Amino acid sequence: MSSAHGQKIAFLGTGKIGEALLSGLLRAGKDPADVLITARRPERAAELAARYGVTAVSNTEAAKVADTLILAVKPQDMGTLLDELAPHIAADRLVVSAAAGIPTAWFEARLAAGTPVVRVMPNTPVLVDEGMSVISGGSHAQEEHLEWAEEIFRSVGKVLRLPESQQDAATALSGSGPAYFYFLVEAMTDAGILLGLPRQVAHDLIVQSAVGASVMLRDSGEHPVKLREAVTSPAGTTIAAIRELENHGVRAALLGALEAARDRSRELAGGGK
Ligand SMILES: NC(=O)C1=CN([C@@H]2O[C@H](COP(=O)(O)OP(=O)(O)OC[C@H]3O[C@@H](n4cnc5c(N)ncnc54)[C@H](OP(=O)(O)O)[C@@H]3O)[C@@H](O)[C@H]2O)C=CC1
Ligand SMILES: O=C(O)[C@@H]1CCC=N1
Repeated sequence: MSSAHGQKIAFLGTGKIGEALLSGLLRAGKDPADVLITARRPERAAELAARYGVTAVSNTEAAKVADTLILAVKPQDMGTLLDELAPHIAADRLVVSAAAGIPTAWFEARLAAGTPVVRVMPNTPVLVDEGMSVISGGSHAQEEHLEWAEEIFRSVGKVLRLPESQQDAATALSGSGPAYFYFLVEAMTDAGILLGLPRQVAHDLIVQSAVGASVMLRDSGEHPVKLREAVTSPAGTTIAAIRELENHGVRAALLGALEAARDRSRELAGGGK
């Protein structure tokens, strides 16, 4: 990747998503010498520094030195982090938040006037360069800032720019989305056990079916209904299963589940509880 908008990138908070993004950026060719990391526990930061060859620093040091700061702590920890960082971030730095729910305006109110802020919602498949990241700019983010943020996240998957008003919905769909698929795979593997298959066999059958279905969805250009109809033979097995899914309101459950995720994202707007 280029070093267009400043060289040094700092990850503040290197848990599940912070580490996934960090590893992806390095895979994409970012020089580890230009990457700084922080964590709450010094032993966590030291472990990651050793594993990836990046530099563990304090939050204050990162705020002073980095050109781009990627904030990846829990929404509930963002207030404490911003209190620590804000006095040290010059207004020409780019602040990128990966936190669910928290609007760019919340950051702008705590940072030096005019500091560009970009809100992004990635997902864990960034770990395998198949991430889906949704990006929105705050009121001081210029085109160059959005393009730089897009370049960072494009190195680990797809990127879509959306109005910030759609970020809570995107969080419910793609931010949390991988968890719904894992949940389905887990449940279907259990169904395989019920039908008498060994667990590993059930797991392998379902995982490869999920991979095949995902690639067809992505690459065929066909509507999911058409793809499902192609599997659903008259008086066959699939329609017997679909009837059960409809009887149990699975479609309605998904509508309700994603609405609940969207609402929870909204609740996290102020840092949340
Ligand atoms: N997990 C996911 O799929 C996604 C998560 N997100 C967002 O990413 C953020 C992080 O989530 P996730 O990675 O799951 O959470 P984790 O709990 O795995 O990671 C949080 C990280 O923040 C660190 N941390 C907390 N407080 C501070 C602080 N004051 N200074 C420095 N580091 C600190 C923790 O350090 P320590 O380990 O030492 O406690 C930990 O490394 C959240 O805002 C979430 O909404 C966005 C998209 C997807
Ligand atoms: O569950 C969460 O709150 C985070 C945000 C999106 C995915 N994980």
